[in-house]
Amino acid sequence: MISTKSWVPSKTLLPDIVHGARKEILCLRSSGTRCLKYVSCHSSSNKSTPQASLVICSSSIDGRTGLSWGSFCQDPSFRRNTVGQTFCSVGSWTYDGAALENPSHVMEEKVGVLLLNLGGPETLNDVQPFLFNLFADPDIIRLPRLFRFLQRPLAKLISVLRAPKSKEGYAAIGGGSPLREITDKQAHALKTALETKGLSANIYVGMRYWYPFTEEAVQQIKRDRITRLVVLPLYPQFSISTTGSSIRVLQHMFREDAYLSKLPVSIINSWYQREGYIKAMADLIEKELQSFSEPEEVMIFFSAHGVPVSYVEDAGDPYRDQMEDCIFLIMQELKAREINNQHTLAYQSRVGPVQWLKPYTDEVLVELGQEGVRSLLAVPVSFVSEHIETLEEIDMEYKHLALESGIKNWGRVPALGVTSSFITDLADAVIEALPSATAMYPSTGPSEVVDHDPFQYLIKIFSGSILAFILLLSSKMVMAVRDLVL
Ligand SMILES: C=CC1=C(C)c2cc3[nH]c(cc4nc(cc5[nH]c(cc1n2)c(C)c5CCC(=O)O)C(CCC(=O)O)=C4C)c(C)c3C=C
Ligand SMILES: [Fe+2]
Repeated sequence: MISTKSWVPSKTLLPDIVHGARKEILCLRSSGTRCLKYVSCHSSSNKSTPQASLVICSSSIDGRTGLSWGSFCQDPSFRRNTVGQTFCSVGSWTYDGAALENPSHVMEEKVGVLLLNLGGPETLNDVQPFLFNLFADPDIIRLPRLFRFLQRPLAKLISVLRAPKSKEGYAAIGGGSPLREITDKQAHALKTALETKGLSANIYVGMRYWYPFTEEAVQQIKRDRITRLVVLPLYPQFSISTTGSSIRVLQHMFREDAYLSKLPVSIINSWYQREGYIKAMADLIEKELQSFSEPEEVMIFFSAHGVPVSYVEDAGDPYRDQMEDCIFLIMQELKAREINNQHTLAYQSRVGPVQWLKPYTDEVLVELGQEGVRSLLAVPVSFVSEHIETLEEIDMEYKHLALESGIKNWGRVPALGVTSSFITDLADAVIEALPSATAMYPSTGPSEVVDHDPFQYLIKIFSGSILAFILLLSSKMVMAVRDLVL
């Protein structure tokens, strides 16, 4: 809900905003009929987002009064509002003068922010069912359409076979994933950061493969009667396998539900290029470099979670491009601080028999050791929380491998977690995204979009069964499962 802090005469405010002064102006009111009150106004001081400054105001224009919500912008491509200021309004309600005397009549926005994340097993007993959920996701194991009905049996098989190895990893980091706890802390910090900026919002955490599931979060959003939602995946770069998968779940739920299909939603697909995030990453790297005796000699080693090459080359996943762009931006920021270390990017955590994005982290570490690199700073770059791949794979397996390969001095940058500059930037991202929220399915009713042709379904099952039989017999399949597990 909108918060009201103080009131100042509008005349002093309007020119400031219209001329783009980047001031933090909270609340104000006008006299007369022109603008009755501004509920909350913010002007972002972040230079990377020059067009964005959220303004929520109610104003009286030509005898009618409206509550508008949007961004003042300097970009001329945005349309002008009725009082001629550069204002991109995304929502407005009109109400009569009587309502103004009684503010309880004014419709209130109830803003929600849905944080999307992967989720992780909290105990060792959760590992196999968690893996099942992961491998049952058609965005993780991408079977041809006809074989989709095999997804769940295959997921069951792979999860059971992989569970012992995964359990070892989770046991080594204390018996479970820290992801839920860290994401809850991030949610709490984001709520506080938004409140500081004058926006009161409910924050929801929706995990893809473990509790609290995205589906539960969405049910809560419905119960809370949220009127405007920002979806913020906690993955800086977009991948079909992460953000894409979670958004697919949302699309499915929103399409089928009368309330959700009309709910104004703004999805932030990726945010790796935000100045606040890039600076926060550069801060962490700069700080960690100082722990080496010769900081300028250190190789900055970006290690990103990989995806199969086919995602990028066949399915058009922008993940690799975004990752490379992200590294470029971080290095540019470091150069601006006169930090000119060498750097490299490699991909970790590959699973299964197919080719993943190269170069592979384990292979590069060995090569660097052989080439004579003596100091190395590992930077996990695809995720903003500590998790099994940082705490076990990087801190244990890769560190061991690096030291064995001749690297003498090893360091690792912590994940961003609740670093305040990072959380503040996420809050800005949410505020900037709010005005562009639109209904996902404004005109389609739930029944119009669901494909329930029983004949087609039977044909699919029949032809799929035959092909599946052939596939299951093929030795390639057996090898694929074996490789996936080991
Ligand atoms: C940007 C981040 C991630 C991408 C891309 C990604 C793709 C991806 N992952 C798997 C398989 C597994 N991932 C597992 C854990 C895991 N994955 C990510 C992030 C990305 N995955 C995180 C943060 C975590 C850890 C969660 C936690 O518990 O802390 C696992 C389970 C662990 C294990 O057994 O190794 C698997 C399996 C695939 C196949 C894939 C792309 C297709
Ligand atoms: Fe993963």
